[in-house]
Amino acid sequence: PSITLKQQCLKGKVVLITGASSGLGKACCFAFHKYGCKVILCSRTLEELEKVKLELDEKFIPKPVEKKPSIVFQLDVTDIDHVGNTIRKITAVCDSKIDILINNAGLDQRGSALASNLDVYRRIFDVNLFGQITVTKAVLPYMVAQRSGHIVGIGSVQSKISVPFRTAYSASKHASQGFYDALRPEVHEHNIHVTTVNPGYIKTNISMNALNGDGSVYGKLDGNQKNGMEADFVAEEIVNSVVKKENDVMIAPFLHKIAVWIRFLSPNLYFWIMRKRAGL
Ligand SMILES: NC(=O)C1=CN([C@@H]2O[C@H](COP(=O)(O)OP(=O)(O)OC[C@H]3O[C@@H](n4cnc5c(N)ncnc54)[C@H](OP(=O)(O)O)[C@@H]3O)[C@@H](O)[C@H]2O)C=CC1
Ligand SMILES: CCCCCCCCCCCCCCCC(=O)OCC(=O)COP(=O)(O)O
Repeated sequence: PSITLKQQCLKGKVVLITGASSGLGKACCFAFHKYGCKVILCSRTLEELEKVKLELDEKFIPKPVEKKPSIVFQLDVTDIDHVGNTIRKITAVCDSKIDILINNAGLDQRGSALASNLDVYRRIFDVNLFGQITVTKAVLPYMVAQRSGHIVGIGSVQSKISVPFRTAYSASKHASQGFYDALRPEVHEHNIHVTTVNPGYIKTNISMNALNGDGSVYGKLDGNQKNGMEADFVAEEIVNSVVKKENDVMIAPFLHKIAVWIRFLSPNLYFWIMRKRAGL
């Protein structure tokens, strides 16, 4: 879509972004802000969100887009009792309006199933699956009332194919894909659109924050992320997918797309490739 079309579609829209303090979420804040959206930044660390807000407020936005002030809210997506309350507070300052929800907060994993505590599985599912479900369910009634809305679920190539040493992460991403695919037709009658976005490796701190099998933080920047796509590029693709009302997009290198096809057309070949990968 052209810049003009993006400005027309997005100006004045209220966009709630989870995991807005860093990486892809932060890049999405800039991408939507640039087209005239009012951005609601959410994550657990208020201090980091305030820094992003300051950068947004200082950002030059070329005319004719009218700059909308962004707002920050502390939101732990795993704090189920708190999510509803926070969404109520957010809507109170946005005329009960949330046009676009970017369910982006996520947590990754490093480690074999054998060496991973059950608690690690719970923590990863709490963020990547139940966190996304909880926020979606809290936002949905407002979208139904306004008879419009767009929910974007940030998944991964691992929403489509599983890779070794990511049993929790791959499973959580597959599960969230299942949630959105079932939700999409349900909310269609309310004029609510659901887009699942499945990126390949992105240059962010996701590996730094990933959990080891014992629950400790991995704390290293992996090569795949170091050489991954720029977060700004992926964020712009997310904007495009919203404007084009896509159902399901994969933002990934050709090889990753081929891998998804191989998993579908010739599962045993895919499992053989993954066995080789596990041996690396
Ligand atoms: N980087 C990559 O290679 C890829 C990433 N993705 C997906 O992109 C999304 C963003 O990840 P990315 O930016 O890379 O990683 P980062 O680790 O940089 O960002 C993760 C974000 O999630 C937030 N977050 C984590 N836990 C919670 C929680 N309990 N409640 C609220 N917010 C939380 C963090 O904020 P805070 O700590 O302030 O709460 C942070 O802003 C994830 O869903 C990830 O799965 C998909 C494919 C590839
Ligand atoms: C005849 C041609 C054969 C071609 C076979 C190609 C097989 C290549 C395997 C590709 C595996 C891709 C895995 C991609 C995973 C991914 O992009 O995940 C991103 C994330 O969500 C985070 O990654 P992390 O590794 O940090 O969990």
